[in-house]
Amino acid sequence: MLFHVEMTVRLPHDMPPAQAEQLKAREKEIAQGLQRDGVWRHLWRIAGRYANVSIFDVADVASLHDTLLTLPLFPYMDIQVRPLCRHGSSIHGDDR
Ligand SMILES: O=C(O)C[C@H]1C=CC(=O)O1
Repeated sequence: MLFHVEMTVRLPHDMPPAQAEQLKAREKEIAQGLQRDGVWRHLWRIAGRYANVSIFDVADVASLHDTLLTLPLFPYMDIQVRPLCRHGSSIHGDDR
């Protein structure tokens, strides 16, 4: 099942820079692992914002939630989720 996920990162202004860098490095590791596993299908930066638009491919809503919970930045993100299904006019036979 595909989901459009928009994440906006809001780190506290008083977070020590070293802690922020550690969180971001760990987040990158996990994000890249999920991409290699085919779960995090797309990851795009929203230009001019500390935010991304992503496509996740997971079994169901609970799996998406569990996956998002594993992200080190989860406590510092506003996350919007939109479930997706194929558009009737899409020329793609699969879920690309
Ligand atoms: O930078 C972000 O948008 C937040 C998050 C998503 C992937 C990653 O490495 O960090």
